[in-house]
Amino acid sequence: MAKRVPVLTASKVKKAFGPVTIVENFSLDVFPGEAIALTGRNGVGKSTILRMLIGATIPDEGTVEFEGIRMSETNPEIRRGVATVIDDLDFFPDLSVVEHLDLLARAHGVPDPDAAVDAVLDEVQLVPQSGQLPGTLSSGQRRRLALATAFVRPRKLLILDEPEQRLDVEGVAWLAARLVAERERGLAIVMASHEPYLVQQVATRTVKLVGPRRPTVDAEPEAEPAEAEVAP
Ligand SMILES: Nc1ncnc2c1ncn2[C@@H]1O[C@H](COP(=O)(O)OP(=O)(O)OP(=O)(O)O)[C@@H](O)[C@H]1O
Repeated sequence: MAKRVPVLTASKVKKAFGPVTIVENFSLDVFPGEAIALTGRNGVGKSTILRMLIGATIPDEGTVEFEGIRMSETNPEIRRGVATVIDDLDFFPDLSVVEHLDLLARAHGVPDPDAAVDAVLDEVQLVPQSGQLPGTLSSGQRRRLALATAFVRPRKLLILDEPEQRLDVEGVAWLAARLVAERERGLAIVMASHEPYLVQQVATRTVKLVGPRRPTVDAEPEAEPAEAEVAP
C-alpha cells in the first residue's frame, strides 16, 4: 500500500511571548481527508498555533511544512494550496462582495470564475448583498464572505479559526455540512472551534489543548487508529 503523506506537518513547535511560553513541543501530522479540531479554553494558544501553521507567526523552535515545503505565507505554491479564514477584518474596503470573490477566483486561475463566484455567493446566501462593500455587511454576513473567500478558490488545506463565529444556527449547520463535504473529497482541515456541534460533526480528530506543556489527543471519532502526533 502506498505510504500516506501528510499535507501539513508541525514538529516540536514552540512559541513564547516575552517570558510566557504559550505553545511548547506541539507536533501534528495532517493527512488528506482529515479534519483536526483544536479545542480548549480562551487563551490556551489555539490561534497562536494556527498562525504558526500558516506561517504568519514564526515559531521560536520547531518546523511547519506544507507538502514537505517549509511553511511561508509568501511562497506562491503554498498560497495556492492553503486557504485560510483566520479573521474577517482584512477585506479591501472599496471592493464589493462580488468583486472580492471574482478577484480571488481569477487570481487563483479558477477555470470558470463567473460560475464559481455565483455558486459560492448562492451558497453563503450573499446574492442580495453582492454589490455591497464589506463595511456595510452585518457581522454574520462578513463572516460568510470570509468563508466564501476560502471556498471560491482551489485548496488542499483549510485553516479556520473559529469559523462558526457570528453565524446563525442555520449557518453553523451549513458550515458543518460544507466542511464534511470538503474532507470527504480529500481536503485536509485544521480548525479551532468553541462550537461542540461543529467539532462533533466535522472533526476526525480532536486535539484538546490544556496548557503550554500538556496538549493531549482527546478523541478520534472517525479516524483510523492514529498515533498521537501531539506530543505529551
Ligand atoms: N502577540 C502577542 N503578544 C503577547 N501575547 C500574545 C500575543 N498573541 C497571543 N498572546 C497571548 O497568547 C495566549 C494565547 O492566545 P491565543 O489567541 O492563541 O488563544 P486562543 O486559544 O486562540 O484563545 P481564544 O479561545 O480566546 O480565541 C493568550 O494569553 C494571549 O494573550
